[in-house]
Amino acid sequence: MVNLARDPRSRPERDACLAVRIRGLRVIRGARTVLDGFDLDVPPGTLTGLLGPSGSGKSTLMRAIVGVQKIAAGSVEVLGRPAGAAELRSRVSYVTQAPSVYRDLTIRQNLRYFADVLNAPGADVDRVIEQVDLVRHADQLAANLSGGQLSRVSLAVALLGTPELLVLDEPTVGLDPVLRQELWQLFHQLAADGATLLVSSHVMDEAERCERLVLLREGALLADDSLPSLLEHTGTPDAEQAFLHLVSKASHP
Ligand SMILES: Nc1ncnc2c1ncn2[C@@H]1O[C@H](COP(=O)(O)OP(=O)(O)OP(=O)(O)O)[C@@H](O)[C@H]1O
Repeated sequence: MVNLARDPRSRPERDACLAVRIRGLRVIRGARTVLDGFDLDVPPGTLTGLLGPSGSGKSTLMRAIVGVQKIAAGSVEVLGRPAGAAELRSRVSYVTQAPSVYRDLTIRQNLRYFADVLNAPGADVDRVIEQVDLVRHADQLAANLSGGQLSRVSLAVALLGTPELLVLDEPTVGLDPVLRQELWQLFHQLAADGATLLVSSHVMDEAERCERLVLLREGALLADDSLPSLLEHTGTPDAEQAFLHLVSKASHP
């Protein structure tokens, strides 16, 4: 993990290198202020887990980072550009919770189509099918796939063109333990190759798989730390207990 405190560069130099820099973000959805005065720095080449209960604001934060969420105040910079800037389109990938593939096409046809749209090299199609472990199903219609297989097709689409930032909203939901482990291995490999990954989950035990944790509750940042450091600070044995400890501390300061 990049230790910002020990980074010898000046703050402006560091900020210029951040994959994501958020300051004073406020997002209002419907009648509700979902995020208010939210700050976050995500160093490049890291795998950050965005964890929090359902409704805590994870998807809203991700939407703001990829530039599809109207914001009421503050700033969101991605790879040194304002979130949603046209030039970020090929550099940032976003996978939502709803698989977005054509059900009347096979996996391979879907990926060929998206590779064309994204201007990604044709050779990427076989690479990403292999990365998400769908080689055996490549010529199957998307309509006949399971939910877990469909979400892996969405992930494969996100890997086309080798994006620098991957924003993945609950990519492991509904997957069996073996597949979950394989996907987390893939996420670590992508980060080791230089990509920045933001992966959300409401399952606290997924925290163990992330090098850096951002814990959210009701739109507030509860913690931004590594798991070992979080456990040490809270004196708790696991991420779930740490989360409960922080919630109780925030409610009874
Ligand atoms: N379109 C919308 N209009 C109004 N409120 C919304 C809308 N979408 C989300 N919200 C509210 O914003 C809050 C945060 O929702 P968000 O989807 O960001 O949470 P989340 O942590 O991603 O939840 P989950 O894990 O269930 O996906 C919730 O209170 C939710 O009800």
